[in-house]
Amino acid sequence: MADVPSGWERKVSRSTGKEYFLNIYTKESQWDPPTEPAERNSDKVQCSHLLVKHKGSRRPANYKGETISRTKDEAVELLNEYREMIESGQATFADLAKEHSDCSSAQRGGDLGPFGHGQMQKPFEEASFALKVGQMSDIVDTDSGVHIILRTA
Ligand SMILES: O=C(O)CN(Cc1ccccc1)C(=O)c1nc(-c2ccccc2)[nH]c1C(=O)O
Repeated sequence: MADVPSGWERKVSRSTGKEYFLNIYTKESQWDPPTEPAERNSDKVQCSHLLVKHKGSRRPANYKGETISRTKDEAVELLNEYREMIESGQATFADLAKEHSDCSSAQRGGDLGPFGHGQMQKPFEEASFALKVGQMSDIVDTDSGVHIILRTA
């Protein structure tokens, strides 16, 4: 039988003679052998995004060096228009990201490449990992601005 993970002890019940497991830190016991803690989740996703910055963005300037003065409401309005154009098939995500995204990834059609947990701002990460491949997010709000995200892998 494999050793138990650190923090656990294997015990034998005096009344039943059955083996059980005692957690040294919590003093909780259980019949089932404890499983090793999950390795740091190495899952990755690949996404493209279309970032529309606004005057409340942490850095209200785009990769072309243009200062952003639109309001957040105007940014959300633009993103809703882009979403509709993509969902109706009038434009592709990559084309609109290339033309309208305020992120430097615009030059790659919004592609960010693969990323894992802990690499992106939390709201962006959570929305990205909740998407199935091929799905587009609702509007996601981060310190950088407002985004729509497409999971590509
Ligand atoms: O948030 C800031 O203080 C400045 N940033 C961060 C940044 C700046 C340059 C390159 C990558 C990220 C941005 O505003 C930003 N965030 C992003 C971003 C945010 C979420 C996911 C992917 C990219 N892109 C940009 C950009 O200018 O190009």
